Amino acid sequence: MLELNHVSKNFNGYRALKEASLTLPRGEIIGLFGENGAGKTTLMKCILGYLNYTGQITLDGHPITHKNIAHISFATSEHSFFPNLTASAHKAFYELHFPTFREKRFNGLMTFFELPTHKSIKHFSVGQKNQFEVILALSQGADYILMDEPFAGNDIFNREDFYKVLLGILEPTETVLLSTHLLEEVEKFIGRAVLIRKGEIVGDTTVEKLADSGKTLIDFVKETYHYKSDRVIQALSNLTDER
Ligand SMILES: Nc1ncnc2c1ncn2[C@@H]1O[C@H](COP(=O)(O)OP(=O)(O)OP(=O)(O)O)[C@@H](O)[C@H]1O
Repeated sequence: MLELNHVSKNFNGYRALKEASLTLPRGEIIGLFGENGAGKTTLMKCILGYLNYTGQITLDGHPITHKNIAHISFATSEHSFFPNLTASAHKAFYELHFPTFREKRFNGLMTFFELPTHKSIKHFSVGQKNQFEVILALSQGADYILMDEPFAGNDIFNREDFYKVLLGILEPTETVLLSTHLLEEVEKFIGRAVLIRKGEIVGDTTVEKLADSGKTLIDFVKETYHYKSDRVIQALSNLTDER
């Protein structure tokens, strides 16, 4: 169980995370949603210890240190690999450093995305680099896989097919925390939706509960965010005002 307890993060006085508390059990696929600048990346970077913060984050009751950090992996479009190395060299590096490395999964996903194994990653396209990030995060052998906008630059077929593959390969002990703006696409793949707004966790529900209440994920987000349906009309009226 990954637990965040009253986690706050300030950037030069700006509160990017405000007393965020969240429990992530094993075996869930959780969507993390929120507007631009809401704090999704910050929350993930606090979990990983890339940023300092106040509050507590624990994994199975223990603080996250070098002893247990390998249980968490991260796929980020900011990229975390060695650009000069090939995919094969990354595989060798991961095998050396992560005893839990999932070779079969790595090879299978490389084939699925049709990525070259002997080309420096720096020569991959943006979409291919993001695919490779996801492959590494899923192959590390982590229990908690954090994905931050993993498919920027990927076409719809790659995205949708990937989610189907993901559902098929995840083991009951693995948890995915997936941050994305593509709500409609992931709605059928996630089991739970967490909403963050201006650094605060403002919503947390299961897709099952949403279905029972006859709501879609978009309805839930709009309701929780108090979405102003007239903002487009307002903007157009301001922008087209001749004065
Ligand atoms: N290193 C930093 N220094 C100062 N402010 C930062 C830093 N990183 C993030 N912020 C600010 O913290 C807030 C949260 O940023 P964050 O990147 O977590 O948002 P996000 O929800 O991931 O947004 P997006 O969906 O646009 O990627 C934003 O206002 C951002 O400007």
